[in-house]
Amino acid sequence: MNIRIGTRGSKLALWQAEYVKNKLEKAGHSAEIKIIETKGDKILDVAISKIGSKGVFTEEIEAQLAEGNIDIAVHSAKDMQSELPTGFELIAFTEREKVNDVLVSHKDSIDFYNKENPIVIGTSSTRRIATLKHFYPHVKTVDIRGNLQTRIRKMEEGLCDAILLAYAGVHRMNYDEKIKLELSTKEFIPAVGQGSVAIEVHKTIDQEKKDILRFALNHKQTEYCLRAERAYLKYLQGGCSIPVFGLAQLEGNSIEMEAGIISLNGKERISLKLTDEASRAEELGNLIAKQVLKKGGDKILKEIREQLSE
Ligand SMILES: NCc1[nH]cc(CCC(=O)O)c1CC(=O)O
Repeated sequence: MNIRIGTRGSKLALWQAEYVKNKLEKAGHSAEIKIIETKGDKILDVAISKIGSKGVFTEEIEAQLAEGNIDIAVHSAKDMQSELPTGFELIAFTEREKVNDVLVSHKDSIDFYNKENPIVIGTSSTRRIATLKHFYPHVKTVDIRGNLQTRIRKMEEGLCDAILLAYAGVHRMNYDEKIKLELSTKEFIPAVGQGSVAIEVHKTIDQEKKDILRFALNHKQTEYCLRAERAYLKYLQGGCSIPVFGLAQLEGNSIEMEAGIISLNGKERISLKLTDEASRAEELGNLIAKQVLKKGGDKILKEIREQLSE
């Protein structure tokens, strides 16, 4: 069977599409990649949270799916909204890469813990900024945008000493030698979905194709974890600009999940850990969400929404 893969044209997106193409070929299928430019690729220097509309990186790709010009769309799982537009679904999640955030720098010595002479970290993730403020309030941050290659260039030009990124993207773009520190997932709990690649289809796809795709691409253990995390995100209706985090991990047949929320200034952080059977992944995500809201997460979430809309 020939599978037409739709993707954005950024280097990381192309890596992901090639990765999926390879897996399909190993399973005995042929595959081709179609690059689709999205609104998010055209508007480069505006904060995504300020462009406002959801799906700035997905709309044009979903249009191609709906028209049947491509069979699947490949995305970073963590960039996918918790609720897709009607008619679309995620049918597979590839095996998750190491989930940690890492500190990347061109400099030899980066002293993350130095309070006298604090380093400046480039990041535009509200989750990472708030987490830094909470655990390492001495560290300074500066807004940095663009793809990984652009960010590294801006850092080298002097904007900051280091940048805080997901290990998965840094590794996939071959910047391992610039990794200076690996942050613990006890403090820097990743964004929901971090490290996995998600496969999106339109509901008009026939069942046989869907089965073939799942068989070739889906990593069952990763899927359980991602379903739990995405249920959590959906319950909170948290978009990518809200500092919520969630990490589910499989131990045998059960999932241990830690998830929470942090206020933008880092002062309040609510985090809970619960365990349930893997088959109850979504219930687990929902339950943690309910408890996080009850423990004060509702108030934090409301504050964040007000602050972000200012
Ligand atoms: N929000 C941007 C983004 N989307 C996916 C990745 C790469 C890692 C992944 O796929 O989880 C990154 C970069 C980053 O957060 O450092």
